[in-house]
Amino acid sequence: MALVSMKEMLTLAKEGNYAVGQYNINSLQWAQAILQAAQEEQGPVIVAASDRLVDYLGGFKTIAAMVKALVEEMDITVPVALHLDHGMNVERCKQAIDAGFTSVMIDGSHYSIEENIAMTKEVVDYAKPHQVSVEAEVGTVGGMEDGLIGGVKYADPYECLRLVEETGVDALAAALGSVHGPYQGEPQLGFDEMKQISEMTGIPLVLHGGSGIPDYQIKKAIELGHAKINVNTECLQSWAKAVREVFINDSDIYDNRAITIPGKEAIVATVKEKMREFNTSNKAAEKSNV
Ligand SMILES: O=C(O)C[C@@H](O)[C@H](O)C(=O)COP(=O)(O)O
Ligand SMILES: [Zn+2]
Repeated sequence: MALVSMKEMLTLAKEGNYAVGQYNINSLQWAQAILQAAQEEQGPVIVAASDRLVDYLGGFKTIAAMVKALVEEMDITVPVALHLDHGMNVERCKQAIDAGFTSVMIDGSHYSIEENIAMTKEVVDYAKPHQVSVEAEVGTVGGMEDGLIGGVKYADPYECLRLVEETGVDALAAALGSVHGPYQGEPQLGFDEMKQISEMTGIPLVLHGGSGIPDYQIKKAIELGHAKINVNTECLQSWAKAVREVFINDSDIYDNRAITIPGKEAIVATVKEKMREFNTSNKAAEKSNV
């Protein structure tokens, strides 16, 4: 199946009260593991490359060619979107689109709302004729973002509404207390603001920092309009745990394949677990009426 944008999958998820997971790739193996998990669970999936890792992963064209080829070689039949995560500027988003990404996030959250809207609008205007979906961000997710460590800044509901109305984005990451990386204590998500922003904008919301959030909070976030949940840290942690065990069990091991395959299997298991938690399993065949 050809790569698709996130638009239809997020519309269906919002209507059906579930969320599609975005899983970040950190190497070829991540892409293989995420696609395998999605196919086995029969759920739609968003495979993402974080802009901060694009050069490390070989550049936009390499990533797009790799994911497209894997979808074909692995006989993947579930809907797959290839998404640029935390796109740093308009030019990077255009490069991703030109290379074959089917979805981009323009992260203008560190700029004024006027600049954020202007950047987002420019990306939407470029993306729409290519049938590429666009995600934007308002407020600040805590922890590591765009390579910088920062605190949480709650999204302002009226700024969210302005951005959605003035740009025509497909999905909105409204930062409401979530954090990239491991949480210190129980996450404190702003559910009242979430309800308000979801009702005011009507757009599918995106939860960044989706690792380590208790199940009851995930369910509530989905009920309150989240149709996309981003997960990276939990996959990294399960990969690292599996690979660490390999070294502990055999300190003389040197074969790359033997070392890394347990890591890949751990990612498959984590993604499948998340798909069940987000209720994405067995949703691959759903079609929108619009
Ligand atoms: O690490 C990245 O660059 C990607 C993340 O920012 C991703 O967008 C995300 O929100 C995942 O959060 P995590 O599960 O807390 O790593
Ligand atoms: Zn993020």
